[in-house]
Amino acid sequence: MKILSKEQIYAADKATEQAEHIPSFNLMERAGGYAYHYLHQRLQNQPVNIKIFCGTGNNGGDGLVIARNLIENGYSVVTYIVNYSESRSTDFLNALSVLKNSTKNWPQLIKSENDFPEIQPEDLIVDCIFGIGLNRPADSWVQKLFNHINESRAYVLAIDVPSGMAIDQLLKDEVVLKPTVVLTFQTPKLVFFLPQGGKHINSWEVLDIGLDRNYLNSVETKAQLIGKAEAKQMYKPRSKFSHKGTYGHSLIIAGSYGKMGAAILSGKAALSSGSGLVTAYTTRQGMPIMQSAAPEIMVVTDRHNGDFLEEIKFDLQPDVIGIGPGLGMAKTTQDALKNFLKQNESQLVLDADALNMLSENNDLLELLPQFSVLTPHPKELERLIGSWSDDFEKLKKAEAFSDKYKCILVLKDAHTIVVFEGKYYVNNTGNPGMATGGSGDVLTGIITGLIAQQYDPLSASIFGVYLHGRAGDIAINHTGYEGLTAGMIVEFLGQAYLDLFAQESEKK
Ligand SMILES: NC(=O)C1=CN([C@@H]2O[C@H](COP(=O)(O)OP(=O)(O)OC[C@H]3O[C@@H](n4cnc5c(N)ncnc54)[C@H](O)[C@@H]3O)[C@@H](O)[C@H]2O)[C@@H](O)CC1
Ligand SMILES: Nc1ncnc2c1ncn2[C@@H]1O[C@H](COP(=O)(O)OP(=O)(O)O)[C@@H](O)[C@H]1O
Ligand SMILES: [K+]
Repeated sequence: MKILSKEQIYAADKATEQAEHIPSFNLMERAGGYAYHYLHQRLQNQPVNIKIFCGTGNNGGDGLVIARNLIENGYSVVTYIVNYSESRSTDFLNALSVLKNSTKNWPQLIKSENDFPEIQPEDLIVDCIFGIGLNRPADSWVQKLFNHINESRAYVLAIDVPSGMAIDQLLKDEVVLKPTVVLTFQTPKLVFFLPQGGKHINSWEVLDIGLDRNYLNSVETKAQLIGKAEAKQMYKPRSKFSHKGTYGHSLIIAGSYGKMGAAILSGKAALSSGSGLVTAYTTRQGMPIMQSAAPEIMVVTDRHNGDFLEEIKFDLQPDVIGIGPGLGMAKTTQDALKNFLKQNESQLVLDADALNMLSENNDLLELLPQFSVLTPHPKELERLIGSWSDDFEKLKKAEAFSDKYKCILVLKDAHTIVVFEGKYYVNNTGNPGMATGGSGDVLTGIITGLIAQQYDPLSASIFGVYLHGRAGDIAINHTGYEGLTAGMIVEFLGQAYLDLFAQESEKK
């Protein structure tokens, strides 16, 4: 699903008005009308007290349209206008005059703290104070209103975006009116998926307000949300007359004394993602451990006998190499990595300590083959690209890094974002149960295994992140968040594949 920027949303409005020859107020009527229907379908005329807080821009105008519809249909509504500014948008004024002409239930003005109404926990709050137009922090009395509503514990439906949250920047000392649900117009907003904005959002839904299809189909967005529909299109079906050689050979270079689990998890994940063959390259001591934990995985070891890898040399021609999990940061391993990178020609997926070693020896970055996949978690990313002032700057810096080294950056987080050639692929699977040791090692194995099967590195990264999260989502139905372990993500990978096509087969 495309994620439009603020400028693109305003352009989509304009395109719709032109294509349909309608004034902008019609679009507000439509958006507010659909939002009313959304509420009405759920409320079914229940006698709940609805308090609608409107700003003085178009988000406020939407609120006035929602209020009028609710009042006309017999709901108990109090409408407030939060007077954060003396200026009013034209369509806000249009919506106000239609409301005033059609009902005697007129809005009340809130000009300061003295005007704050009492809010009961059983009230339903509709937040239409600020939408995508917010471009600086709200006045402190308005922020106090946000907190006043937050403290009430009432159900809050935010229209378009939660008030107080800018969609293209992190505002200083941001105070956000915390929504129970965000009903967002036409396109989810990128900020919902970034840690600093997303932490305020439990749940969001897109409301299709019928913006111009031609515009929506043709606009190229920087970001897109990856869900089942997108993942399904990437899937490569298997052919009947295939054999293990058809699905590639993955080499996993991982593990050290006390960290052999990382090699096992990555190797098993590569296998379960479908790689035809998997070999692990690890320390000598790791041989019996690997062989008993995963008989399907072949093992090649360092000829030395230390706790950490001292040499990375093998007589194999893998299609792809996943390197890093559990390697440790020993000087000998750093030298081994350097020597390995100097002569390596295989496609690479780099994670964990391999990334940390690259951060400590920046010149090694120049040795990476084009389209290498790097999968840092936030700390590893910071070591690679330096710190950032907010999530938007983090993305810009990641983009510059990816451009410079022609690599694919997989920014692991609650919503992992794959960054490549100026585009952001935002994952929409996964859950907090996956915040458990080893789940990153599993992701490395999955992406490696997909590249072995001839997924191009970008598709392997996007699809792999999707499958990893989906396997975790299916697994928690059996384990709960706390009970989920990284190994179970591997066990449920097959289910994640099946789930891609589950709906079609159920319909049959
Ligand atoms: N395509 C769509 O998504 C549509 C969007 N509409 C609504 O229009 C909204 C955007 O409306 P606006 O552009 O009027 O913006 P908002 O209603 O979000 O904000 C109101 C205005 O306040 C000013 N402002 C910004 N920060 C401020 C601050 N801290 N203190 C005081 N004033 C501040 C800005 O000039 C801004 O235009 C959307 O969020 C949505 O609710 C609909 O009405 C129609 C279609
Ligand atoms: N709260 C969360 N929601 C969704 N996914 C998560 C969450 N926490 C962690 N993950 C996922 O789990 C993985 C953790 O990776 P990482 O931190 O490298 O773990 P490890 O080093 O233990 O293997 C990443 O893919 C990340 O996206
Ligand atoms: K809002």
